[in-house]
Amino acid sequence: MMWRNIAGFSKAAAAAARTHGSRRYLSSAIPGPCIVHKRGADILHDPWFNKDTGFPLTERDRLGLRGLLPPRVISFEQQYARFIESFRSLERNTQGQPDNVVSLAKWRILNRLHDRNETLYYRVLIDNIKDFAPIIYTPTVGLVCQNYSGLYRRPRGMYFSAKDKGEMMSMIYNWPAHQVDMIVITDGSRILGLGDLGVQGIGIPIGKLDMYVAAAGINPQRVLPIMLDVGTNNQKLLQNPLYLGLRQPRLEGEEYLEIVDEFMEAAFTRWPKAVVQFEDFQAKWAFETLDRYRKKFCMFNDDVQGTAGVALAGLLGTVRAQGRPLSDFVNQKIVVVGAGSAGLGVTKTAVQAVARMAGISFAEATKNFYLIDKDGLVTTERSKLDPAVVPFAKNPAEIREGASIVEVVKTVRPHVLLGLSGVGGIFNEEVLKAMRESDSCKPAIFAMSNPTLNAECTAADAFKHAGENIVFGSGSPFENVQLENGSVGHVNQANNMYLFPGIGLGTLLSGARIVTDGMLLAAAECIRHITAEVGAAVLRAAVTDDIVEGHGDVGPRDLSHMSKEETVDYITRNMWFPIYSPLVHEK
Ligand SMILES: NC(=O)C1=CN([C@@H]2O[C@H](COP(=O)(O)OP(=O)(O)OC[C@H]3O[C@@H](n4cnc5c(N)ncnc54)[C@H](O)[C@@H]3O)[C@@H](O)[C@H]2O)C=CC1
Ligand SMILES: CC(=O)C(=O)O
Ligand SMILES: [Mg+2]
Repeated sequence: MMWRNIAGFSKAAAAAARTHGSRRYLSSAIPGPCIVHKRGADILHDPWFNKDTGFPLTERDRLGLRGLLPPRVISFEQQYARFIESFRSLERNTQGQPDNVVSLAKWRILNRLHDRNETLYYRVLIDNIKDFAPIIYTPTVGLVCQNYSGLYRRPRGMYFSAKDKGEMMSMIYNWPAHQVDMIVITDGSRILGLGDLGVQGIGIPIGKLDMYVAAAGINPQRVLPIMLDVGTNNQKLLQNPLYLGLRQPRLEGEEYLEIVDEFMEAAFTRWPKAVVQFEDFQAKWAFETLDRYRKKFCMFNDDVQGTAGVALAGLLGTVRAQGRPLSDFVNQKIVVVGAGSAGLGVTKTAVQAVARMAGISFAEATKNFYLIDKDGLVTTERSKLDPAVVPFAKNPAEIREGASIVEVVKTVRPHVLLGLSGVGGIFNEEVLKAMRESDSCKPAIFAMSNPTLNAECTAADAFKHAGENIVFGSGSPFENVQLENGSVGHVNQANNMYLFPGIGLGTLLSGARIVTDGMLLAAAECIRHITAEVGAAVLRAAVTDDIVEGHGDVGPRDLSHMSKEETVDYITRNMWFPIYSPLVHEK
């Protein structure tokens, strides 16, 4: 399955950066210089430029560092080995301690390196992405957000609050980098499946952007995590004296939109070529802001659009795993549990794919889809039906309004049961056993909610109760399962992290004005390739949509004349790779 191999995925990208990389990042050649406007201790305290004990003696002289460091110069490789050894030693010393304690200890050691020396941090991350993604991303990032006010030591990213109304245009110039390529923004209102975490949600943009650097080779000096603090409705946080955000209920309606509008205007005024990813907004604002900005700014919503792409890739992969032709996708019966930003995004995209493949209308293509929310199966009989779910509401004559998950599964005998509800364990034993009666010889169960405790079921339970022949995918990582028949039950990670880095990279390097449906579809169709390929597919789609404006020295004409291979090469050459560059001081 295409989601599985996170290690291969990222190492391939890094290797590509080394092999095909521009002179700047070719590890075997001398790296190009990096201009720095600071000297002395200021450099040591700046993680963008700091090399710790790795500054060569000549550089120590040139930059006023002589005497500020122990005399011996330690190579990058030695620093790397030293860090990995401290990490392994922490693993040994925390053996037997509760999982949360161990996870947070691992996060702290990585975060300290991130705060001190970004080059070393990202190299360590890229080379060990399989081990470290669960720490800087889901599931540990959820725990970090829950405890953020206590864990906070140093700022990262920018905070715009409701109190900054009217000031954002000037505030945006406080960010020290001249150029920003990728922005990930949240308002903290729906962090993973953990609900409203207010300002503490900043951990999510930070983790997502780490994935951009590690997987897509975006230069870390050009990324910007943003927290839009419009208050929180989380009473526990409001009562916590250490809470770092605004202590007021969330803004609503026009007041809320005015804050987001002001931020978007400010960000695109300073960096007109940036790409903005909306992340973990509660459903109503996820849809409203997507609708409001997608034609005006270069932005996308990862939960609605990124998740849709990754789920579609998984659904098509399931058909392949069943040994059937892709065209058989149109016959798959799919039950989606969760009708929020992610569930609706996935359902809409999958229905569109069926309509396209079968040459039928969107309405006709909804026939095999069943949408369940907190009130059960959604039918036309429901009072106050949300307009966004109307196209998927079933006729209650087929199954009753509000039918439970198990009732729907027993009646429909679906090929796929997909969870995006945020509710841990709702694919219980009864539901999973009902999937044994699926009409598919190889039914699929996707427990896509995050973090781990919010997954609809565990991998072990899915194989135990639903049968050893299932296809299993989860949003957060689970270990593969040893099956009684002696084989291994493979766990596929069904997470938008396989898609958003490529969407952002391709959009950025095409200089596209907006992110079109064609670009998102192209990303979904080639997800199993490395991010550079996803980025290239997104870029080519932007060329087809005739919206490219070029990037740096590469103009729209150059982009439109590139072959597919040349595009992959262009993308690869523009991926950042962590290596110490000689620092040149300029006043
Ligand atoms: N694997 C991945 O790549 C992604 C996973 N997610 C996960 O999906 C989950 C939901 O995210 P959103 O859609 O943005 O949240 P949301 O809050 O917009 O939607 C949640 C939906 O679940 C429904 N629901 C709640 N309790 C339920 C129950 N007991 N039975 C059935 N349905 C129930 C709600 O009615 C609502 O329709 C989160 O846990 C998030 O982490 C989200 C995006 C990407
Ligand atoms: C993966 C992701 O974006 C989420 O769980 O919200
Ligand atoms: Mg998300």
